[in-house]
Amino acid sequence: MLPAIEISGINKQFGDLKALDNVSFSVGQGEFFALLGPNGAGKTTLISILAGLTRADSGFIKVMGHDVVTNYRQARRSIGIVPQELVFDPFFTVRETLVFQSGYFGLKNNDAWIDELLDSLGLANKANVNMRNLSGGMKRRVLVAQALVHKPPVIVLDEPTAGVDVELRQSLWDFIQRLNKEGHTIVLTTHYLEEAEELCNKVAMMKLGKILALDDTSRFLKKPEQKTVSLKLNGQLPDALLPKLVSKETDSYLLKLSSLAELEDILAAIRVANLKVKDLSLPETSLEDAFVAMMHGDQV
Ligand SMILES: Nc1ncnc2c1ncn2[C@@H]1O[C@H](COP(=O)(O)OP(=O)(O)OP(=O)(O)O)[C@@H](O)[C@H]1O
Repeated sequence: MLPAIEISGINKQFGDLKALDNVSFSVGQGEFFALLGPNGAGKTTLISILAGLTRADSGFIKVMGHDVVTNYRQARRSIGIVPQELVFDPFFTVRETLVFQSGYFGLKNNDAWIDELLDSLGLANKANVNMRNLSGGMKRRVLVAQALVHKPPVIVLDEPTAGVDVELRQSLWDFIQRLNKEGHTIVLTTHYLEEAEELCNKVAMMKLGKILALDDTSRFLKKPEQKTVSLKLNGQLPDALLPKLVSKETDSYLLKLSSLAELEDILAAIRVANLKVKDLSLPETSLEDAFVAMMHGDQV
């Protein structure tokens, strides 16, 4: 199957700064994909090239098979982008904003879908309010609706929940999850790693313009290098295991595991020391642990 987004050898330089350094990856159709990275990693620059708003120095991006430069119109029809910045025309009402955006895509009778968008995003009672009179959170909802007026198969959200309240966050994700279940591909950048862990099935981690890792979310959570084991013993931890000690609380010890197979060696060392294991658990790794390790250059 054609990838929803194909990114190949993208480079972008701003003066001396290499904002994107040979970035290549694909997003499969139907995926819920997280693009994670600290401030300045290059996420917004990449999205801006994807949207056809910025030109890459080299490389290409295709959306549903359409090159974003040479086949701009088809590519633009295939994607809906919710930008990070709140940009809108203050003189139009919410409904007018959405009707005009539909017109941009040549859609004349789009009222049923516009009503559904207004409903699903909690904007129904704001339909006739001027954009300038909306709160920041409400404006963000309109930006989401605006990106979706043409029912694009690929939806990109650049930090959509930055500074929005819990209620909007929940309703926004319910709606986006529904669209994903209906087959839309979703790409999300966020600094809320719990959000990415809960929603996304694929994660790419970026730093200084480079993709450092890309994998299934579940594989990031199961990387053996990130594992620890929590043990409760009926005595002091044997000296042989001290190098693995991460933290200690009375008779409970958290030990680092470089692989799951190492657990056997740890238990053997405890037997040799004539100690008993009173309790044992393998705490779950979070996406945040994997992200922090990756950004600090630890092996993931
Ligand atoms: N128009 C521009 N001119 C010069 N430098 C730029 C321009 N746009 C982006 N940059 C620089 O490129 C780098 C990548 O920025 P970008 O906004 O893509 O990062 P980001 O990952 O989206 O960060 P954030 O999480 O803060 O949104 C940064 O160092 C930024 O200062």
